[in-house]
Amino acid sequence: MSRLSSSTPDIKRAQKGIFEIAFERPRSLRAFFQNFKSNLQLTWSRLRDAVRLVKDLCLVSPVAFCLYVVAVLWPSVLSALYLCLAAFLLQAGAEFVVQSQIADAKIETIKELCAASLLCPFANAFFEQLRYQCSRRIKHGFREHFYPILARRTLAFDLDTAIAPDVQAVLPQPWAFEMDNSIGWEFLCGLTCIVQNLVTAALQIFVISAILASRNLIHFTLGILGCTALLTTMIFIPTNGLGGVGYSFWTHHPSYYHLAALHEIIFDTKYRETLLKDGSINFVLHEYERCTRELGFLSFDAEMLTYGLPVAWYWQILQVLVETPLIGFFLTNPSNKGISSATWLTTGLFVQFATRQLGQNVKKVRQSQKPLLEVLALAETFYKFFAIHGSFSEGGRSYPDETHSLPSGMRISFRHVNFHRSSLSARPAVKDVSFDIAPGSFVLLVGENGSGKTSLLHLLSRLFTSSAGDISIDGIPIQDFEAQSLRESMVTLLQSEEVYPLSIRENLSMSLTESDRAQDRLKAQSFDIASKSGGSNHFIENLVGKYETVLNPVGRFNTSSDVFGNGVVSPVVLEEMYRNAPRASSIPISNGEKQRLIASRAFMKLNNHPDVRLLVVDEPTTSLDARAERDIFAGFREHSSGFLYLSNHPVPGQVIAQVKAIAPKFFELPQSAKDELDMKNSMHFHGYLKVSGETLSNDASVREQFNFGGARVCSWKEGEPEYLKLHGEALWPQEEALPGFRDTMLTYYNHVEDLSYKFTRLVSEALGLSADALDVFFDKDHGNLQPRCKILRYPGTPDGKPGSGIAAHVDGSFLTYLLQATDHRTLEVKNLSGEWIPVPPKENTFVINLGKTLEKATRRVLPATPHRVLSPIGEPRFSVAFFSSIGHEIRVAEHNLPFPQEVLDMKLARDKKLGVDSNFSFSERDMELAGEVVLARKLRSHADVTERFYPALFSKFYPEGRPAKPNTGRNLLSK
Ligand SMILES: Nc1ncnc2c1ncn2[C@@H]1O[C@H](COP(=O)(O)OP(=O)(O)OP(=O)(O)O)[C@@H](O)[C@H]1O
Ligand SMILES: O=C(O)CCC(=O)C(=O)O
Ligand SMILES: [Fe+2]
Repeated sequence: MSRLSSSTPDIKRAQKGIFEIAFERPRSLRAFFQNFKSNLQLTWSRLRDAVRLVKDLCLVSPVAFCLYVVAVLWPSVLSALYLCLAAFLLQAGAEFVVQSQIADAKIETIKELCAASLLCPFANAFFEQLRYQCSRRIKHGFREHFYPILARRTLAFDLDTAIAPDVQAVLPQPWAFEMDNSIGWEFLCGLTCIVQNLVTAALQIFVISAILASRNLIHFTLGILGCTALLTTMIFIPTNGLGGVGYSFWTHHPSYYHLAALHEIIFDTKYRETLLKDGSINFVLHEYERCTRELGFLSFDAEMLTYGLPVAWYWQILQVLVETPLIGFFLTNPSNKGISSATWLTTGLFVQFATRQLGQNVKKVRQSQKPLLEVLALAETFYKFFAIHGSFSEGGRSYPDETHSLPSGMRISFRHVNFHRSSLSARPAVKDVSFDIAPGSFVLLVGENGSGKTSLLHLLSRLFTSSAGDISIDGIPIQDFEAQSLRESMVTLLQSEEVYPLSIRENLSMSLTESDRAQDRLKAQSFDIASKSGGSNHFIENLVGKYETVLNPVGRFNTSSDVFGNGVVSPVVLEEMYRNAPRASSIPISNGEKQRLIASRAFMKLNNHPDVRLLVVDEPTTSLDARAERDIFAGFREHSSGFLYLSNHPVPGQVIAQVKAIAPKFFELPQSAKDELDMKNSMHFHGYLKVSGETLSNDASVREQFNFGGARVCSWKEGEPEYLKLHGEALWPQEEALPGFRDTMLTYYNHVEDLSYKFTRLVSEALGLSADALDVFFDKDHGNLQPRCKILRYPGTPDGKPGSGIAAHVDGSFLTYLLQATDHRTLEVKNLSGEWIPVPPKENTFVINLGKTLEKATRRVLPATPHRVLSPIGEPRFSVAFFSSIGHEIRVAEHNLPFPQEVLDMKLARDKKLGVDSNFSFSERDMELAGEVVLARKLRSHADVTERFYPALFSKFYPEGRPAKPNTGRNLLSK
């Protein structure tokens, strides 16, 4: 006893085919009965779902189901008939031995029985075929009916729900695609197997009992009791977990692999995030249903029946055929005469034979892989799945909202958003986050690893739901929208993105809607364009199958190995299987190639889905080489409006804070102090300009400004070109009047100037050029440049009506780095579709505008960004603008940058879309030295400066003398 209750389990090992299996046996009688009792209770509680599943399976194909039952029961009936035959033959044998003859009638019967048993193999073959065909019909019907429902339901869960452990436990597993492993089918097989064995046993018991009863009542009673006891124990006996193979098959049907892949995509959680957020769901569901239908009635290329068929009873015919002559020989032994002893003998032999038959059946029940309880549990699990309800709530509003949404993009607002990823982590992934994103803006999220950037994007695409706070889109709470329609309007590139085990063509196009995919333009060309933009074109071109190449294909044999029945797949069979149906080999794909494909997929949607209103990019280039990264960003750039926010730059936040604090103070100086610094006193066009000091031809600009530059020495000498006078020291207020002002502004200027050179290199790379390609526009040490900076003050309008701070214009600069020093939201830029988009200020972030000089330098690959400022209501607005420029000795038209073809193609495509003439022609001015051009513009703008410092040029620029009004000559293109 003590040995039994020791903690060492009673392990038995067995060699089955190529596997060695260990299993545990029940340890004590008490445990056995306890087990028995709880098993009974469990069985009862699981019966309801089992009945329901049987009903459902039956309804799927009623005729096939009934025939299936008949076919399954045939072996049971036959085995009972066979027992009758054995008994009859034995008795006839005994009669012959005793009376040396058999009655004629009996001989006739024996003849008929022999003839009938000759037909048995045919009947068996027939019923086996019937069972098999019916099972295929039921499987097919079941697959068609339930799998799309399962798929639909599975994909309806948000990630929150789908990753909950209790939900995970009942979600269909990807491997359940093989029909013999699918929950519903597994249940039916298990149940059939058990029922078949039970019916066989019951019939056998009945026949044995009936035969014995016809001879002796005591035998009958004993027989009934014994058999019933045998039967009862064998149902609930814990099984040893050893089982075997019914049969195995494989198929080469192409749809089968396709369906298997789709199945994997739906039920393997690793694809879930990508699937949900990019709208591929519709494609997958649609294809899944189409394929299930198309695959229809599977015709297997080959089928292999291995030994140990689920119903192995007819193997025993052979045994009996051998045994019967032996029995006859035994009975003809001359020492055994006398009818009664012969009867006893035949009865004894029959009992021996019958119990062996019964025993074998019991063994089969015991050896079934799944005992009744487990089989019933399958049904329970099946319906549990249908009862899952996610915590996900979505509204019925479809995006875009007719009255609130703008074509330029989503307006996103986060207010005190908190998000706890899991109860396990104490720290929230997102904590009290508030921000706004204006429609049409380009935003970089910058933060430390783990600070919650990705989590924010997850919330935005409704993969998760925030724990607290409000997220709204276009002023409407995000949860009021239908998640799917919201996601369709977004292109999100997350770090965790997956490629699907489908063809590259499908991978690229599946996030499009059906109508997008139906477009004519979605032919070869759009795939080429997208793959080029994402940088995957070279990789795809090198593949033999090109776009039809299947990535990491899912290959499966549909095997029913080790499920039910007895026996195992022999190694020979396995070898044969693999030889005939080699698994499609996967193409090796590097992380970088994967990311390029993912980026190409995003471009596919950007280019072909008409209404993308949000593009979210979460470090899409982590595994990419520099070239690919540059290509991809260049591509995204095409979809932006030409200006961008730059944050996480090297200009220290502290310097920016000091500038914001001190810059407005300049305008608080007494007017007399400011007038002393008036620009008319500066040969270099530095200094102060008062409100309305500049007038535009079409609109008034209402702002005060202070212009300055870096500490440059004027090296101009008599006889040298006049533009050299542009260089030179700025006018600064007295240090005592505004302590620290000059130093602060110069420090800032130097930082931004530094940044401008670094950023220019990035721009160069983004254009597909080498980092130093734009250097041809600058002299080596940048000594011949004169970047300019200005502090701007826009007075608030007292009457509360927004006037115009500065009318629509493009900057003449190369690039403008704009710091918005107050919270006003009055700066607007025009995007490529001609809409004015507000560019609200952001902490430590520059707004970058592309200037006219850059436009010329790139021959309008990068067009200048039109922008304007509305006058603020109330408090004055301050900003600091830094204009980078090119070397004074450069002639902009002289340089033709070697753009890669992709970039030129993109420009062409854009021009075509906007209906712009793609030919770029330079003006005469562009052939001149940049210094001359800049100077001419300045002279034209400032008559007073011209008159005083450039007298030789005055008559050329002002043939009619000084204009009456101060004219700063601002026009749309000047800076
Ligand atoms: N699936 C997850 N389950 C639980 N916690 C998570 C999960 N994903 C992220 N977190 C946690 O949430 C926090 C925010 O992670 P998130 O991925 O949003 O940050 P991130 O700013 O995007 O980081 P990175 O720069 O590394 O991409 C981290 O503390 C992280 O550990
Ligand atoms: O003040 C601003 O925000 C913009 C200024 C501007 O566009 C300019 O001066 O060219
Ligand atoms: Fe400007």
